[in-house]
Parts: sequence; C-alpha cells; structure tokens
Amino acid sequence: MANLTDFCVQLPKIEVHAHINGSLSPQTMRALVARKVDMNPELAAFEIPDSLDRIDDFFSLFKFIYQLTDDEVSVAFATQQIMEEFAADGVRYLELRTTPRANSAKGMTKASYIDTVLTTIATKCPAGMLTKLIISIDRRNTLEEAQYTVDLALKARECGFPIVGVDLCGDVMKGSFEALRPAFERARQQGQFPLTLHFNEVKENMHEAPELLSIYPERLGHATLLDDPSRAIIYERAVPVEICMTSNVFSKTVPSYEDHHVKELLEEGHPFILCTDDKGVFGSDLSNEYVLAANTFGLNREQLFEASFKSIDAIFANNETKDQLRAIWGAWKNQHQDLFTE
Ligand SMILES: CNc1ncnc2c1ncn2[C@@H]1O[C@H](COP(=O)(O)O)[C@@H](O)[C@H]1O
Repeated sequence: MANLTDFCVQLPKIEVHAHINGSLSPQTMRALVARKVDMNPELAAFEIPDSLDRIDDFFSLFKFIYQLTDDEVSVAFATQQIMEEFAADGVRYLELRTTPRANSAKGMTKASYIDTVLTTIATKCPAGMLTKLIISIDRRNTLEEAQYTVDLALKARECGFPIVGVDLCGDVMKGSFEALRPAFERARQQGQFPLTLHFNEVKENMHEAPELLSIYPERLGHATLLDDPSRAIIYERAVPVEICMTSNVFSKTVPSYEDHHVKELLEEGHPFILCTDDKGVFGSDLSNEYVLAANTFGLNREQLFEASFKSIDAIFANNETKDQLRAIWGAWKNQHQDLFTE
C-alpha cells in the first residue's frame, strides 16, 4: 500500500496556476547560475535556498530569478526543466503562464521570449502530459504594453501555438485593473481568450473586486478575501478558483493552512483547482499541495481523486480534450484500485 505522498505523486493531476519564473527549481537555478556566473559574478553571492521560510517580499526574489532567465537559451532550458518536473510529479495537463519579457543586452525581445517558451512547449513537452500557455499581463504594465501582450497572444495563436488564455498578475500593491481593462476586453473580443485574474489576494486590492468581476473572468487566482457581494457573485456564477495553499501561507496572505479559504469552498462544493503558483519560490510541488489539503482537511484518497478529476472541468480547453483527460483519469483509477485502500 502506498503512503499518502506516493499516492499524491501517482495521482494524475491538473496544474493551471504556475508562473514560469516562479517555478524554477533550486537545481535549475543552480544550473543557470553555473552557466552565467563567469559573466555575472554577483550571482555567486545569492544563496539559493532548498526551501524558503515565510518571506516578507517574494516579489524581490523575482529580480534575482530574472537574471537567470535573461536570454532565450536559458528561457528554453528553464521551460523544459519545469515541464519535466511537473510531469515527474504526476501532472498530466499543465497550463503554464508567463509575462513576456525583453532584454536588449542579450537580444531577447518580448516576441522572441514568447516564441522561445512556445517552441519549447511544442518540442520538449514530456510524453504523457499536455502543456499549454496562458499569457500574463503584469499590473505594472502600461495599457500600451498590455495591448502588445494581447497582440503577441493573437499572433502566436494564428501560428498554431497553444496559447489558451490571458492572466492578470503582478504585485498586488501596484497598478490597477481598470487602466488595463481595454486590453482584456480586446483579448476577449478579438481572441475569444478566456481570462483568469489574480483576485483579492490582499485586503488593499479588495476595492477592485467589482471591476474585476464585471469582465466575467472564467477563473480566479487565489480569491483569498471575499466580501459578501463578491462571494455571492462567484458562487452564483460558479467561477472556479485556483488555490495555492503554500504560496498563500508563505506570503502571509492567509494565517495558516487550517485557516485557508479552500476549506469554505470544500464545504460549499464550489469548484477549485489545487495549484502551486511558484513551486520554485515556495518549495512545494503539486503533489505536496494535495498532501497538505489531505492532512489539513482530512480528505481521503477518494476525495483527492475527486478534487483532481473535477479540476478538468475548469481547464482552458475544448470539450474533446476534457473528455480525453476524463478517460485517462478513469482508466488510471480502474488500474490503481489498490492505492485507494488506506
Ligand atoms: C504569489 N502570488 C502572486 N501574485 C501575483 N503575481 C504573481 C504571484 N506569483 C508570481 N507572480 C507574477 O509572476 C511573475 C513571475 O513569473 P513570469 O515572469 O510571469 O514567468 C512575477 O514577477 C509576478 O508578476
């Protein structure tokens, strides 16, 4: 009989909230430091932790990580490593997300960055897992930058690349959704892209909730703090919530695992998807998020399978893909009945 960790690794899983630059494992970071340290000796001074304790400002960590993924070869390497790690952890369907980034010193443009990520997905995705890309608009973007991101998404899809949605992300204390809204509206109207928005991570941006909900997002990231009007709308529309327990606890937007708001969603039977957010920054794989949910809320293996299976409903894919995945989940369950006896 497998222990809970083995079960959660073997369980076929969906990951739909994983920022590429937050998902570099310590091994990948070390490999990139080794490649770059001659040219940039400052990198040697950064201690890459195997796991981080609670951190005050995780956004500052990205400044270091961005020095590692500052050229196309490194971006391709990181993307491939991330896909392989998710596949090894039992992920069968992966929606990565990333913000287009340029670095003129290395000849990388936002277009070549996205092209590199998409080409790596197309050519290096491990067998047995599907990978798609959500393009992110950072809250700090100007409207012009956000519109350019939408241009990139439209163009990449025209070329047949699997861009499946548009995200609003970034430092919750910066920028505003309203300033960027026309870009999201165009993504919706011109590209029929589904939208996922980082939502109510901290109390300071709760005031934006009515505007964010008024664009009818297909999914919400975190939705940590819900006032009554937001809760009513989200429940009524059954908007799936991307849940990132470790990220929320480590970045102190929820006080503890026991107090995590997924508890309420479980009790209400509201759709949610367990995700990692930034598995490199927060040191937690998706299987570990399932272990945490099981241990914190007393979920049995049947319920863990159910949570993973129901996540298929919320992916940004057509019904045919969803049905194929449901069949894979069903076959896996039939073949692994022994794992369900604890
Ligand atoms: C913890 N909660 C979070 N909330 C909001 N945005 C986050 C985030 N975690 C990561 N990001 C966003 O993702 C970028 C890194 O990946 P990409 O360069 O896009 O691949 C970060 O700079 C931030 O904008």
